[in-house]
Amino acid sequence: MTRVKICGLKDPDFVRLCAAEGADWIGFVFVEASPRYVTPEAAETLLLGVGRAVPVALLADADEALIDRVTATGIRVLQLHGQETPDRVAEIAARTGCEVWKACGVETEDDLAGAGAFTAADRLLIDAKPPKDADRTGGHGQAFDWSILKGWTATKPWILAGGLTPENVAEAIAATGAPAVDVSSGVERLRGLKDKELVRAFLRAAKEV
Ligand SMILES: O=C(O)c1ccccc1N[C@@H]1O[C@H](COP(=O)(O)O)[C@@H](O)[C@H]1O
Repeated sequence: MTRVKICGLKDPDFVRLCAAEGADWIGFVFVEASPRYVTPEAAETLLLGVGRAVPVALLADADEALIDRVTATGIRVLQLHGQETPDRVAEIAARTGCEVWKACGVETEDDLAGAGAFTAADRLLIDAKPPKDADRTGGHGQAFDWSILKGWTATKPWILAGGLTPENVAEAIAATGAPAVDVSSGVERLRGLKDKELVRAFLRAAKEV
């Protein structure tokens, strides 16, 4: 069964909903430019509702102080969604002992080949590239051309992200063979605010495949 991460939770009721409806991972965004930003202090309260879901900290080019504050909340999975190099990913993995995911924005087959350099990552998150003038590296609700994944052999467990919605997630899984998917904007009606029906519909559609 496809594994699902719902990202960008800010409200305890929604954390509990995602957990109850079968989300495998629940993501908290520690990127100040994001409409889904939460402080480590707020995350400590949110973490009380995750149940069996695994919490994931989304960080982008975070410094050591932020990484240490976030890992002090008890979160042990870090999704690195900035310009981190393969060496920086290896350093964070070694220093924290956390499971580390590296997000890779892809547009071309060369981008995809570049993802192979992240040998220290435990998982690759294959996402669309952000728009050129964007103030943050993800969470824009933009999909990429899934056909570039045809014939790609992943060197790591991987997750498909970028512009997924309850309407297109089954097609995306069928087209790419993704073993796991991640969604943020696609389960929101207003930017930064999750919608209960969309969360339920996304989990149903992804888990049915
Ligand atoms: O969600 C955010 O605000 C965010 C901020 C900075 C980096 C990444 C962010 N989100 C991640 O982006 C992808 C795709 O999101 P979307 O479904 O297209 O909105 C996903 O991995 C989110 O976790």
